[in-house]
Amino acid sequence: MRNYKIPTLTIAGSDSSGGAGIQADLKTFSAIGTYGMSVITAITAQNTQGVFEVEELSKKIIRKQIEVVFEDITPKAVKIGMVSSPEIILEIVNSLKNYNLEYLVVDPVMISKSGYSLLRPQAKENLMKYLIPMAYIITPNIPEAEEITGMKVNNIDDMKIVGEKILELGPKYVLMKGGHLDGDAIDVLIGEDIFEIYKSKRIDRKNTHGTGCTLSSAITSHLALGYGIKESIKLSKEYITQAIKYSFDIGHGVGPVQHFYKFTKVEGEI
Ligand SMILES: Nc1ncnc2c1ncn2[C@@H]1O[C@H](COP(=O)(O)OP(=O)(O)O)[C@@H](O)[C@H]1O
Ligand SMILES: Cc1ncc(COP(=O)(O)OP(=O)(O)O)c(N)n1
Repeated sequence: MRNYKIPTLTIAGSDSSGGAGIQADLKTFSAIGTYGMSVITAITAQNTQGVFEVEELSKKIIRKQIEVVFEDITPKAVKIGMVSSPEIILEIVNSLKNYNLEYLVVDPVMISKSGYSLLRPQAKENLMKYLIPMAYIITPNIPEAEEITGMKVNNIDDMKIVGEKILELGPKYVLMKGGHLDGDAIDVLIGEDIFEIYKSKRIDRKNTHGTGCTLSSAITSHLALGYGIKESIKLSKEYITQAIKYSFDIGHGVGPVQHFYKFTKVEGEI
């Protein structure tokens, strides 16, 4: 059930082309049916063909955005995407510690599909030491999981082993995204007492800009709406699969996925 009175927050970078980052997150929140808010960490000059420039925002304005949002509208769930520097990560971690946050979804964004590095190499340590341990769930793709653990992932067995390694850093759950492997698109959810496989047919589309951002925002929305972890991943996997299926050509490169949801009742409807 959609409920636009349930607030969700994304802390991430802006994608000027609207396909990934803050823009994808807000579109997802809206389509699934929560009230979306944003804290911008960096501005990227980006389109469907690549990322051309990045300007990080100051720690001061990042901290202030978090502070005034939480003072006024407490989010039910928060998603973190692009957080490019060690200082920005620390600022966010310290700011969030002031609040009693139930659901923190961390998408450890590292490199865009076009190959641009969105995480400075020196930021990896703070990501692993401070941010990942705070997460309710972390959603690495295969290259990110390999970077975090230094281990190779070639199949589902490896996804389980590497996911368990990431779990040791302290998050409650790890969702290993398998979009970068060959064959079916298989994601694996790992927790202390959970191992679940979510499988969909690989869709042969070139327009997959923003898939990772969209999936993590969908999980954030579903958790905020009150679904349990397994159901939130199941519904979010359905959402991203549909979004890729209906992705479209716009621009000259890798186009965006499409944001819409099967009709569900809205809370408060008469
Ligand atoms: N071609 C595809 N067909 C169907 N699902 C896909 C496809 N590519 C990615 N996915 C799914 O999209 C989500 C994002 O996956 P992935 O591509 O691994 O992450 P990222 O966008 O962060 O690189 C996952 O649920 C994955 O299984
Ligand atoms: C501002 C910004 N944040 C994150 C990403 C990466 O997004 P992702 O969903 O992983 O999509 P692709 O880069 O793989 O298309 C981004 N590009 N920009």
